[in-house]
Amino acid sequence: MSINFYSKFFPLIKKGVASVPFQLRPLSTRTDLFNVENKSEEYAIFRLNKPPVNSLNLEYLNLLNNQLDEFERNPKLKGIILTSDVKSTFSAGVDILEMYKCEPKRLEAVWRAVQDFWIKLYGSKKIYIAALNGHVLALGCAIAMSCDYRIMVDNDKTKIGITAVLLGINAPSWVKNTMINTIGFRETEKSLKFAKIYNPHQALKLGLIDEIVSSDKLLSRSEEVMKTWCKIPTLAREMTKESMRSETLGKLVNNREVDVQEFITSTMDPHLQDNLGKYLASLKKK
Ligand SMILES: CCCCCCCCCCCCC/C=C/C(=O)SCCNC(=O)CCNC(=O)[C@H](O)C(C)(C)COP(=O)(O)OP(=O)(O)OC[C@H]1O[C@@H](n2cnc3c(N)ncnc32)[C@H](O)[C@@H]1OP(=O)(O)O
Repeated sequence: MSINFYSKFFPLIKKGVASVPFQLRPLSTRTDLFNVENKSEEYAIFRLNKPPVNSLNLEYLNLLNNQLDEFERNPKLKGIILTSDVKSTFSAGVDILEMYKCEPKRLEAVWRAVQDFWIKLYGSKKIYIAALNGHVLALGCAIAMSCDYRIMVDNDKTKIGITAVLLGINAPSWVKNTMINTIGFRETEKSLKFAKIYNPHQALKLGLIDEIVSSDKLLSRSEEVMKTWCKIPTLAREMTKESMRSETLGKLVNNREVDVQEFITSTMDPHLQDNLGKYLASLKKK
């Protein structure tokens, strides 16, 4: 069995990049929009920082995709703690302005970048721990579910879930599959069909997250878990992750064009556009 999970799928994402030789990168990377802090040779903390809600537009997705590639190119790096520096939000998902009154070409590019992000994250051999400091909505929830472990702050006002159906969106099959793999079929069906949003304690009961901690312990607890997992024999851990995830991953990798077309068709639908306009207005009105 191939153990080079990421390289196996990566050429399908961006032809040729898989052949870039391994390079050791500078210890830390800081941009205005995210921050990578290498805590040791073995793990790093990756902080999203795009206020007010870490919404994902095309440029941001491209930037994050490049950073995931950067992680993959570092053979010594075993794990990444993914979190946010934005107060009370981990991520509000795709930037709705990318979907509302959009040009089909731009929408297509956004969706391809979303697919890339999920394939890179879900398909990575490395350990990803989501340290959820705040709201985790829509694609933000799909991102958290694609990590290996989720730790969330103990705050009843913090929300996690996917409410696509309220706007007339049928969540893509790879999002459904990721959720099924996290909380099981029946809970996924209820969650998506009825647009369920959970507080941390409800999410823990469901298995949507794995632990709850007070906000001052979020990073220290995430690092504690990471350090324990870094001690597990790497090859066996990677092979196990691959064997658990390859089937789900392959379903999108081999079906990207259909997924793109479905997304464009459903998003450009006038009824959905109308709903998006009203939804945006309701967010702005608050
Ligand atoms: C529209 C689709 C809905 C659901 C789709 C789910 C799909 C799930 C399947 C996954 C993949 C499929 C495609 C994915 C699509 C998406 O991810 S679409 C994004 C959907 N996201 C949301 O519905 C979250 C909306 N935001 C909120 O609920 C709240 O903002 C918050 C995150 C709980 C934070 O609340 P609060 O701290 O009170 O801040 P606000 O005042 O509400 O927001 C601050 C400003 O940010 C703007 N904003 C919020 N979310 C977005 C966003 N996703 N895109 C762009 N802009 C956003 C908000 O309008 C405020 O703007 P200003 O008033 O101008 O400051």
